[in-house]
Order: sequence, then C-alpha cells, then structure tokens
Amino acid sequence: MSEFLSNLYPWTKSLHIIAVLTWMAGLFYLPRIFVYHTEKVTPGHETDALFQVMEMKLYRYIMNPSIIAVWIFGLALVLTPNVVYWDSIWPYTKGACVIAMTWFHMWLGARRKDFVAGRNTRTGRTFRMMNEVPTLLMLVIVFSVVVKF
Ligand code: HEM
Repeated sequence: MSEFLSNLYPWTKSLHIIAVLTWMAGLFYLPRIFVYHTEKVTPGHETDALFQVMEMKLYRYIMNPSIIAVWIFGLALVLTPNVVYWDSIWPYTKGACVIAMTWFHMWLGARRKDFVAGRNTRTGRTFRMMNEVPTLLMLVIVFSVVVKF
C-alpha cells in the first residue's frame, strides 16, 4: 500500500491541486453572487429564481464534488510515506485552516438554503466580509504547505 501511494505521489498531488483550484473558484464566487442576490434582487421575482439556479448549480455540481476530491487526494497524500512529518508545525496550521475552510463551505450551503426558503436575513455587507475568509485561509494554507515551517 505504501509503495503504491509513493508511486502515485505526483498524480495524487496533481489531482489534489486541480480539485483545490475548482473548490476555491466556488468558495470565492458564491459569496459574491450572494452579495448581488441580497442587494439587487426582490424575493419572489423571476431574477430570484435565476440566482437560485446559479447558486444551486455552482454549489452542487462544482463545489461539492471538488471538496470531496480535495479531501480524498489530500488524505491520500497524508498516507503517502515521507510526505508529512508530524514534528513540523505546518501540518497543524494547514489542518486547522482546512477544517475552517470546510466549515465555510457548509456555512455557504446553509445560506443558499436560506435564499431557497425566502428567509435570508444577512446583508450584502456580511457576505462581502465573509468573502475574505477563504482568501485569508488560502494564504495560511499555501505558505504552510510550500514553506513548510
Ligand atoms: C482538505 C484537506 C486537505 C488535506 C488533507 C491536504 C493535505 C495535503 C498534503 C499532505 C500535501 C502534500 C505536501 C507535500 O507534498 O509536501 C498537500 C499538498 C498541497 N495542498 Fe493540500 N490538503 C488539503 C486541502 C488543501 C487546500 C484547501 C489547499 C489550498 C487552499 C491545499 C493546497 C495544497 C497545495 C498547493 C499543495 C502542493 C504543495 C507542494 O507540494 O508544493 N490543500 N496537501
């Protein structure tokens, strides 16, 4: 099993990075759509339904498969011999940020359901501020995994 994972390492890492890119695209874009949905769209209007379809497709068909792939290939990298050294600090900073990023994904899913039920109470300002969360987490994650302090 260890040898199998070692042989696959460049492939696993490539697939991990590809999945990270598509996940991040959604994590950056969905809160942006929520800003416009909150500030420019009247609930129940035709445009409301259009925004809901865009949000559903982005979340269900891009972000959900991406988060699953990021976790599968990420955990495969963790299990690959000589990749993670647990006496370093970076696996813990990265792990904490990845858990926070996963929470953010779930939070966006709950907000999407608020729009579907017509009970969104968040303002455009809240979504603008939340839009910075994945940026900050991404900075810590990439420095952790590349600088490896
Ligand atoms: C979801 C759980 C995740 C796990 C378990 C995980 C785990 C890992 C592991 C073990 C490596 C290999 C490090 C190495 O080869 O030295 C890696 C590479 C990488 N990860 Fe993740 N990761 C996860 C999520 C993420 C996220 C959310 C991002 C970006 C926002 C990310 C960005 C990267 C990058 C850029 C690399 C390549 C670094 C390099 O070797 O140069 N990962 N990941």
